[in-house]
Amino acid sequence: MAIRLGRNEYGKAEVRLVHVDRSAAAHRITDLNVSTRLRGDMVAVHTRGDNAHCLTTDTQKNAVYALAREHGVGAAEDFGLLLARHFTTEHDYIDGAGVELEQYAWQRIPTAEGPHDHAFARSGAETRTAVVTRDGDREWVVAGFDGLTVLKSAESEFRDFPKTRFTTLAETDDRLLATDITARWRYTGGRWEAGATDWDAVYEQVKAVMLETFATTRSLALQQTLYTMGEAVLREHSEIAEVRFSMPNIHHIAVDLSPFGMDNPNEVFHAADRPYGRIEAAVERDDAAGPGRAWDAIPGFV
Ligand SMILES: O=c1[nH]c(=O)c2[nH]c(=O)[nH]c2[nH]1
Repeated sequence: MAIRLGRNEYGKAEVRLVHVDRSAAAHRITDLNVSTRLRGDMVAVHTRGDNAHCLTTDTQKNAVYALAREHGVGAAEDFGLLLARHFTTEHDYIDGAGVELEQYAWQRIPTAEGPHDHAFARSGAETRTAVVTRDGDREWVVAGFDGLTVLKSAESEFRDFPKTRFTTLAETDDRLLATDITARWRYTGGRWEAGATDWDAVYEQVKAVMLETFATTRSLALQQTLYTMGEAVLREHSEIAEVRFSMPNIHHIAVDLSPFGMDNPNEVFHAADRPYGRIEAAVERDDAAGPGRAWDAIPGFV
């Protein structure tokens, strides 16, 4: 019987980096949680304890901080590309890298004189994400966000589903539709020149298209809303190959007030935290190149 090392990667998880850009009077802060994953010839490291190829996770963590000092941070996608290229080009025993970035949103504190230059409040908005994967000189970028909570109080129905002997759900042409949108979009292309893509601008545009589509689409099911949101993004952004969503259907159940002699014309709801429907799908451009390794470091999506 032969035993051998299977797939492996290693890196430093959740390096918390806060970068302050002081180049203008109004500071810019970038608050990131960065995880690295490296691949390479690691057989001897695992099987013999020979660490000659083991670029330590401590060194990886230090590189995150030092490269932030050397180059600044900018868009999460650009910083991810910088790190992935650093690890794979400066060490000949490393031939693949994945860099995951989560970005937390801060807003300038409003004051009588306008938004403050150097005081910020963490905003309750979504968490932006970017995952850069590099393999040889191929690169993939998947951007997205977690936890953008939205709700529609009208124009959501759910009807004509199968009625089995276990069905109790009533049909409705007027329900609350609420979800926490987790979205990821994969960029077409295989290598990005520095500064060629305005990642921040595309991020804001994609989010705006998703939100507007959620708001203006009469929902027949969360699945149809999800698909329409992805379709709208792909129609407006030829630089995006596919969009994946994971959306809980956060059920809002109209409370029965009849014991108190009251009606409830869809005004009073119980927001149930569990169980919840889990709706996940990818919306794809059929002529786009395959995903390659783009999704390797992104678990939890269909
Ligand atoms: O939009 C919905 N999709 C479902 O699949 C589903 N299932 C369910 O019970 N309610 C809903 N709503």
